[in-house]
Amino acid sequence: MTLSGALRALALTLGAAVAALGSLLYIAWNIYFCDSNSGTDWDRWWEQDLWEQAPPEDPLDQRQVLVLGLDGAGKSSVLHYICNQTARNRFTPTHGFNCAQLSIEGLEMELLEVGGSQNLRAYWPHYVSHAHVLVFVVDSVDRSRLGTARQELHALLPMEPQLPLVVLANKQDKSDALSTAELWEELGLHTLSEQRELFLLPTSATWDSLSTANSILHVKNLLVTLLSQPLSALPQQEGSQPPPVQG
Ligand SMILES: Nc1nc2c(ncn2[C@@H]2O[C@H](COP(=O)(O)OP(=O)(O)OP(=O)(O)O)[C@@H](O)[C@H]2O)c(=O)[nH]1
Ligand SMILES: [Mg+2]
Repeated sequence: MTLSGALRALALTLGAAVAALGSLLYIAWNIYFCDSNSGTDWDRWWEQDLWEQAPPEDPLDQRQVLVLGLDGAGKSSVLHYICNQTARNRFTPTHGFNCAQLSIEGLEMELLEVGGSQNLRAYWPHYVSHAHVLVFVVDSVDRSRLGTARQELHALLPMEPQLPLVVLANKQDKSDALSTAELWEELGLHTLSEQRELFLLPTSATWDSLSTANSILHVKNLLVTLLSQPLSALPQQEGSQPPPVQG
């Protein structure tokens, strides 16, 4: 090999090493900040929250809200609305998870969405045992997949019999949306144990819904009420970390 050939090979190797290191640092940064990997810009308000408040004195005191539901149900939209009090028109599907931190009335709340596409649903059970409240978002218009939503929900619930459940009948702004009474039946919520705190709320993650009965802000208030209970009254959750999600 000539000297120039050797130098070119060395430069290529160095370039590849720098690129690999850059990727590793990016992944580590995302994991450290519990950042969204769906391409949303939530990291901004994550940082805002960090700047605005002192870190929690006891991280174990943090409450986790797990947000699940089939793909397209509106999980990212609902989370965005809860955290920003505004709607956004478009979201790309969540290929892994979205995570947001909120501090309300001294309560440190982590909201975690795990994507709802079929390949990601296998990860859901790993997250249930870490949650203090489960929010299950349903597309009230998607009649053909209500059976699947019901099946997925009922598969999760026996794992945590005490876990409070908040079901969101989302997309109520659409004219052909099923009512909460219809969804109560369709989702088999009447069959659930009375031991569990259970709520079914009509929601719409749209601009126009802010001051209506379907406002996501009712969800936020309910979460604060549920999570304000002392930790001893909430389900005792495991301490170890669930496995990372791969889209
Ligand atoms: N009309 C209407 N559209 C909504 C509502 N909520 C969400 N959408 C739309 O539904 C689509 C899917 O919303 P997402 O929030 O990405 O759904 P998701 O549950 O996070 O989906 P995955 O991340 O793929 O699991 C988007 O185009 C949203 O704009 C709602 O309340 N009303
Ligand atoms: Mg999403």
